[in-house]
Amino acid sequence: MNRWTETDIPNQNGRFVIVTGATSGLGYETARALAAKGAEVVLAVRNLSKGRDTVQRIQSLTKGAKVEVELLDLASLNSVAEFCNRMIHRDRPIDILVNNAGVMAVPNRQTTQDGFELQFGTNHLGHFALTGQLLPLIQKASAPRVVSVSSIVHRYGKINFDDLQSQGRYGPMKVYGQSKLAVLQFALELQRRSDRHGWGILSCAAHPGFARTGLQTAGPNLGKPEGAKSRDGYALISFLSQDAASGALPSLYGATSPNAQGGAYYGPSGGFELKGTPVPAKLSRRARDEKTASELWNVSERLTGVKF
Ligand SMILES: NC(=O)c1ccc[n+]([C@@H]2O[C@H](COP(=O)([O-])OP(=O)(O)OC[C@H]3O[C@@H](n4cnc5c(N)ncnc54)[C@H](O)[C@@H]3O)[C@@H](O)[C@H]2O)c1
Repeated sequence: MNRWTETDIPNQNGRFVIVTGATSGLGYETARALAAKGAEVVLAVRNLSKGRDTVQRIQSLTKGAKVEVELLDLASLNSVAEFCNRMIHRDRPIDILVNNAGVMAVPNRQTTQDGFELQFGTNHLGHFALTGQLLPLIQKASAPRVVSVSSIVHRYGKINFDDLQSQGRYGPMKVYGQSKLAVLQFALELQRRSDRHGWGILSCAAHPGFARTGLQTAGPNLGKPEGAKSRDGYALISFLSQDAASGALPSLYGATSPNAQGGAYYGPSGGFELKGTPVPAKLSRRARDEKTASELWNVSERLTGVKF
């Protein structure tokens, strides 16, 4: 594949898009790039004031950009339901849903408003409930796409059905890995179920590579990967890392490229999968485990009370 960049994004005029976690990092870059190509973009954010600033920021870059802000806290099933009800009331078909928001390596075990472990609850269950409740609107679009942002860290995660909420041993990065494996398995299972039930969705997952965003700088690791003894190694990784706009390319590719495929997992092609043009990434054995993905889906329906 030749280097794929934002300039390759086809015209998005008339397309209605929702991006979660769009006030910073990859979500912001994803929303900005789609708005620049003419899409109508809803920034689904937990901080409305930051959301309004983001609208202005995008409109200052693209005159007339069609961007708006809506409250969505993925760590609250109530907030997710309220957001979806507002969308259902508008009855606008959703062409692209980007499940992007996330928290990483929360140092001590915390919970969502519904008592789920925070990383699993936000990264996976929140987006699961969101997608499920928006399904009728997604199905109304002519060629809808759902992109879910996972991470290479999913390879170090395991779906622990005996303790999904990590009430026993809590390792911040291990729990993040579980949540990102859940996101990836959700994306793949969504494609399988869409094919089986004729929902007409293209569902894929993205790994951004390693991008400089709030995830590391404002996150609990304070700029140092978990377990690192000094910042030396981090400086090297930092050197290898890319800007947030480049990190958004795998999501944008999945959301817009005519060549993107359902059930694929797009990541950067570069060394150590840190940066580069988006390519189909190799699925790990755990990601390919359909039995676990199906069981996780059923458990997620039970936990969230959202049936697809
Ligand atoms: N930056 C990287 O190198 C990298 C690598 C792999 C995966 N990711 C994934 O990319 C996604 C975007 O992260 P980022 O790097 O842009 O970091 P970021 O911290 O800049 O962005 C995360 C966004 O998620 C939002 N968010 C967090 N909790 C939320 C909640 N409860 N409800 C609504 N929104 C919430 C935050 O407000 C923020 O806007 C995440 O899912 C992350 O796991 C990032």
